Amino acid sequence: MRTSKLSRSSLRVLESIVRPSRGAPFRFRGCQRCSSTAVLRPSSSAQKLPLDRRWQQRRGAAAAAAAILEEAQAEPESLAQETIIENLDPQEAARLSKVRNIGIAAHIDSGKTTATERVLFYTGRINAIHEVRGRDAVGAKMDSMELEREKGITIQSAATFCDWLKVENGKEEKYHINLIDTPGHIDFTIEVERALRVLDGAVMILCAVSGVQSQTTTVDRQMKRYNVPRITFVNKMDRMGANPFKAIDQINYKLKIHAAAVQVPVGVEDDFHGVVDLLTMTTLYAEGARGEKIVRKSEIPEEVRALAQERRAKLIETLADVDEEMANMFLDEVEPTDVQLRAAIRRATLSLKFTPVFMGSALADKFVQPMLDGVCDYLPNPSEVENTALDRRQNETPVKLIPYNSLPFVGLAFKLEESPFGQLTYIRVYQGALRKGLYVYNARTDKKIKINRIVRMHSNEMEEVSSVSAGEICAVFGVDCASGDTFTDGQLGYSMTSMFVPEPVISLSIKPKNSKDSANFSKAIARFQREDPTFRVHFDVESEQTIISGMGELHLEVYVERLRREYRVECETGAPQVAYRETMTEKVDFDHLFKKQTGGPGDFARVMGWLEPTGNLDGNSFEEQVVGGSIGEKYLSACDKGFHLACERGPLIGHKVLGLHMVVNDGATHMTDSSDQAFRTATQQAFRQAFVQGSPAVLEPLMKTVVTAPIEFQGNVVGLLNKRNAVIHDTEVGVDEFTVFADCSLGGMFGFSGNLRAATQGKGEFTMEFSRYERAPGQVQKELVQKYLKAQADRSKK
Ligand SMILES: Nc1nc2c(ncn2[C@@H]2O[C@H](COP(=O)(O)OP(=O)(O)OP(=O)(O)O)[C@@H](O)[C@H]2O)c(=O)[nH]1
Repeated sequence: MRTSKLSRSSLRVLESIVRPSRGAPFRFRGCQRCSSTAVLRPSSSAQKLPLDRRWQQRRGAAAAAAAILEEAQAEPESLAQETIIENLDPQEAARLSKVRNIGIAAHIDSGKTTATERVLFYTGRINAIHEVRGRDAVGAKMDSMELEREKGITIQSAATFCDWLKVENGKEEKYHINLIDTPGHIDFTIEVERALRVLDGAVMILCAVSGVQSQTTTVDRQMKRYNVPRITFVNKMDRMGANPFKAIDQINYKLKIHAAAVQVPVGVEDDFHGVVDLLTMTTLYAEGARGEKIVRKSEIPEEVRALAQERRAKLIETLADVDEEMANMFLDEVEPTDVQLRAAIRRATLSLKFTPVFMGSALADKFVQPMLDGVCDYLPNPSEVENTALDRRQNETPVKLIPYNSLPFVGLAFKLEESPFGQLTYIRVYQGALRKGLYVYNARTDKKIKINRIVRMHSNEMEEVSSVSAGEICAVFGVDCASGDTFTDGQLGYSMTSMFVPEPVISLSIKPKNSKDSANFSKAIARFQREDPTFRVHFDVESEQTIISGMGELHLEVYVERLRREYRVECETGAPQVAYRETMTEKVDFDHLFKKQTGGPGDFARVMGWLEPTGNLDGNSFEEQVVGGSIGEKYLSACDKGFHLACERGPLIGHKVLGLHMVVNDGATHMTDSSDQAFRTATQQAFRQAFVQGSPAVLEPLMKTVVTAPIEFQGNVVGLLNKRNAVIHDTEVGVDEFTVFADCSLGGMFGFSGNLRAATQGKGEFTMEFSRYERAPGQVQKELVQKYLKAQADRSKK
């Protein structure tokens, strides 16, 4: 029975129906996350009844509930194409059932790249294992960029594919896996965002010592945003202090998704050498030089037998909370078989209510293969994921996309990359096959493009193919488009929604050191902008500088470094720029005469009125209250323009002015010498004079800042924030990490990432987003004014 359409109120109704008037022998337990699954549990009063009467009552209640639940879930027949998937062509069904499109996402340094390297080795895609950080002078396959190998971090997501031979009923079944390894740093979050937009499932990796960390929460949010089912791999089981069960508890309470172990470890830390498979209650050992051979033994070592029993019971109980069939078996006290358990885990994982937890150590070559089996067993194939497009020819009606090769082609370009052979566009094929020579249409621009070259990516290498089936991922050459564009074969007017793009938070000025590099500089900047929607560039007319903006200091640092390495352009970067604002705090009356009458055509304009603060920082406003026609209509609109022009560049430090209201209520006009220009100038001059008399103030942007670090660094981090005049609002102390929530001025936070790294041995992280403008402290204002006056004096000397 599907229960996805049930609301909380339906559950309440059902509860009242099955609850007899004299007491409450049974109660409904709704799923905590989605309120969708009804599980009958004996209430405490019912538990006192003899067992057979309790089951009788339960069956009666459940039957009543089942009838109503079924009625509540009756759904109207949906989209026309749905019938196709119901009568799935057996050949297509067989093909699709063996395809998995998955991503690996996790907090920084959890071991995503190390685990992916093992996946590639065990599936025969690579012949040798190389470690991240280029320790062996080669570096991990998926960190192909020189900078990635040097820094030991993933900057760009990398796609690859492999075939995994999984033993099913004593027979080897071949699964085709398209895999994307994503970066962990928040600065490169767009890479995770676009990968999850097009993937069907994910492996969430946690460190066995650190458990759920700040960036795990971010990727969890992203997986939820795109409804991506996930399995979990607790990595680094060889490390001192490894505790997979603590990590599982954290998934349950921090990420609010039901999680339970499907394995328990044999041996801990250095001695970690096996896992008990809780479904079959057998033990797995890794043999061979790189742990390539998994040996299954029916015997469970004595020292973990009790733990295995306990955790198997926990697995069943957790599944009973999210899966109806398992709930019934649980209440009937029927022990499920491994086949029934596998099916229940699959149902619960696909319905996004549960994540099965595997464990191992990628670096020690231990138990990555069972996790790969888990990808095949529990993550969806392309026909099990609902993907929709909007039909622009039918009033944007949503239509389901069916991953059939025989249907018209629909694909989404999710990533662009410059390669030595031209622009490479990564495409997820949602419907229809993509063939070489096919003409496709860009739904946004309506441009027709011929597909000349299709490749399958293997990190930075590629394999040319003549076609790619529906439901798969590939890359094409020579397609002019933007990230997020939909392609169709022209028969359909479909377009798909793009991914979420976060706003940049930090900017800095940049220019090439040598003017001869300008052309390369522009080329590189244009490319980076095309590839990365979170990297923005604009020319600031006030400072006459090129400003680049991004998700964090590391993000921008990486682009400056790439300019140097890939384009040989050395750049000068300014201190990161703060967008200050100016305002005044007191009302000032003005009466200003602008007069130049020295023979010939002159200038004459007199404006009177007042300038006052509005009390909010939404913008500026102009009002005329002239009676008696001392200034004509035409000149009043010149005054309005003059006021807004003056607000563009404040008198104090040359930044924009906010929160002012100007009223012009009188003045004088000369028969021949008055003009629009004269009134514009008079208003600008009146503004500048009034502004400096009205207790002007500099405003600075305040950033909502969240810092997370291991508890032992709490003192250091708080000290660091205090030094930067942060206002701390709240602190959350977890099991081994703490989080501080503070407001900080943007100017005060520059260079913070370096200081934080030093103060926390590289273990602290922070995120920052704009909150509001606030008056800058007196000293900051004084320094800014002095700097501005000096720059003006220097300019006038030139
Ligand atoms: N002890 C131990 N260390 C590991 C294990 N897996 C990875 N590491 C180490 O952890 C560090 C980070 O590994 P990566 O694979 O780069 O982690 P990542 O999650 O891909 O990193 P980012 O992409 O930069 O977020 C490296 O020094 C690895 O050698 C493991 O199972 N045990």
